[in-house]
Amino acid sequence: MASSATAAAAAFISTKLITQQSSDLPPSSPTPTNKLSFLPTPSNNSASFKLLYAPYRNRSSPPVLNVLKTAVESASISFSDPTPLRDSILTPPKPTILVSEKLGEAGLQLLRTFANVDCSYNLSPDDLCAKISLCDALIVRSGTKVTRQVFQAAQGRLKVVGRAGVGIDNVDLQAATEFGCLVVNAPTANTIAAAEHAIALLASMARNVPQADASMKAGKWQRNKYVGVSLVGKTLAVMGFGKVGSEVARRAKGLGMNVIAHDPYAPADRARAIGVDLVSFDEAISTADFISLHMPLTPATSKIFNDETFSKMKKGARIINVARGGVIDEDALVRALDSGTVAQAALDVFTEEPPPKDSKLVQHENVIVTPHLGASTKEAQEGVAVEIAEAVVGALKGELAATAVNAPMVPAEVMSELAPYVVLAEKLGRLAVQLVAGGSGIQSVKVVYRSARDPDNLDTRLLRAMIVKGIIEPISISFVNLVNADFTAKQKGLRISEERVFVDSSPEYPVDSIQVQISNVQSKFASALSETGNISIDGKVKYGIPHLTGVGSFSVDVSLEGNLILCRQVDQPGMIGRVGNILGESNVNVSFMSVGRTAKRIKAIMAIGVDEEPDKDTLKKVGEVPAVEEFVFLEL
Ligand SMILES: NC(=O)C1=CN([C@@H]2O[C@H](COP(=O)(O)OP(=O)(O)OC[C@H]3O[C@@H](n4cnc5c(N)ncnc54)[C@H](O)[C@@H]3O)[C@@H](O)[C@H]2O)C=CC1
Ligand SMILES: O=C(O)C(=O)COP(=O)(O)O
Repeated sequence: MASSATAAAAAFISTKLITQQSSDLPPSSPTPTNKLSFLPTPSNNSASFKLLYAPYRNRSSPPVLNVLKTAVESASISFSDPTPLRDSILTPPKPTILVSEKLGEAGLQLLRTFANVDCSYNLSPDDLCAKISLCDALIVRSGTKVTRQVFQAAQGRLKVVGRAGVGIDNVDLQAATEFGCLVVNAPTANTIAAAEHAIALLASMARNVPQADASMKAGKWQRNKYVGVSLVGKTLAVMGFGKVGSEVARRAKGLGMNVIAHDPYAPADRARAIGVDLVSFDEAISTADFISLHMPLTPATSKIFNDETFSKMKKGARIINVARGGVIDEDALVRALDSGTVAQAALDVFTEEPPPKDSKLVQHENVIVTPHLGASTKEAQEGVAVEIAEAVVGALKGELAATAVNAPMVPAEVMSELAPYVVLAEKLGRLAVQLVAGGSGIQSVKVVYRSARDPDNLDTRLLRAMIVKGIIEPISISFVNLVNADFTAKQKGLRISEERVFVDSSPEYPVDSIQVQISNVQSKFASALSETGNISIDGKVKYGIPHLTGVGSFSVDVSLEGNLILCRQVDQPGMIGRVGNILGESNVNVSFMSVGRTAKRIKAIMAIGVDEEPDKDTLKKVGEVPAVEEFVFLEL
């Protein structure tokens, strides 16, 4: 094989390996691109590579070693034609998705078109922690506990947790947010299945179906023992009038029941529309013959059904729970069943799943049970699988998830409109922080959005997150995204305030300009300080491209691409040429140049966009031009 082709392929492989390093290494690792190098050694029919990894030699962290191992293994690829190699190199490496519980086939197929899918069911907590640092996404149902330890073990690689269902009480949301990991769920596809299961339990409990079935299978014929109660005309209290609760209510109405509901957050008109009255908690539980639970498990609903609440129930009430076991104090329920306060209970969910074999509750003769089957219909499982697969793939592609649980949901149309402003926001944050003199702690950042839009029509959460990203990432090892931006800012003691100023421009554009101010700090470029003493920079989007339009009290106009040199000088002719020449002599390409001044022939600043990073000597020469009073090089 021609050695030039070998060399080309070698270069491709190097690029690929380096790219892989970037995504595989934990965020605290040194930037791999400048720490690892690959020496191509062309030979006849194969390319071999010598891996130089001196900076890692003494590091024993398993992910780093794994990465090096993968790199070494894949570096000895044989090839005869570099073209397929080039194609594979241009395609980014496939992400890995771990599916830790049974998921519908349609969802798995969808995942496989985009990622390597590892279906490993029944992992122990330790096994899950061991695997997770090699995964970009994790898909679970209710049986996997996604704890803080799991996020810690992921070492920054896990980007999204998908819950193939509704309840996310098995995921530590706070930890997910702190680690910048998005959590998405599949909130709609199993609603009907859960509602149908609640109705199935309601009817079977009222007519003792499971007990009668077991008795017949034991050879008995006990017609008098299993006399039931009728549903028609009885009052059903639906506790939690959300998706499942309202479907249960609708079905119970069809059975001729009188339905009331309690839900502190549900709109009364939605309930009235299906003939249901929303009532207080106490009224619901004290008047109902049947009480069906459909609220989420939260700190506020944990054990909300306890000795006190059971004592307020109508004597002989019957309870159905298809929500979460933890909303009931199970010991208190056993007491209420023993005393007859509660006549029967039909339970699909338990505090501990599976419950202990000798559980008094499960064994109680007036209790019927199913092993968390609410969502287990073929239809619901295919539905949640596709719903979660789409959400996880979308999230891995960087799209904002419509079912995000721990991040603001930004509709697609808002997202596409804000896209260029998102880039502007991050770049302004990056520039502003680089203007801070070393040693000054940043505490207070103010963002001013000038816009012709009504404040209600301008969602700034995404822009704020990107400014925080721009400010924090250059000065720390933190990885900031929409999920953890507010948390990270708070943790670093950064106060971000926002102000919206109406400007008489076109409301067609969401934002006219963005200003980032950092107060109470010294600046390494004094001209970046505004009259109030804050570092202040302004930017706009022009023709879809972010521009820097203001530095301190100077107006400039330079597109924010490449890097930037800011120079303050005495306003006099010939300055652009002189600085331009110095850069040109060092082969630094100037992409943009703009001069802003306070007063004619007094003081001006020059903003120079450069494609390359000038070396120290070149920057020194810029600083030595007699009229230059100060300058700073800023990386975008
Ligand atoms: N057993 C199973 O297999 C399944 C269980 N579920 C569980 O059912 C529950 C409901 O699911 P969805 O209806 O889809 O959720 P949802 O979010 O649509 O409805 C929950 C409702 O509970 C209300 N709520 C919150 N706090 C409350 C309180 N203190 N008192 C009364 N209501 C309160 C909310 O306002 C909301 O309207 C969840 O816990 C979910 O995990 C859902 C599907 C299947
Ligand atoms: O969606 C829910 O909240 C459920 O409880 C269903 O749980 P599962 O996915 O069947 O483990």
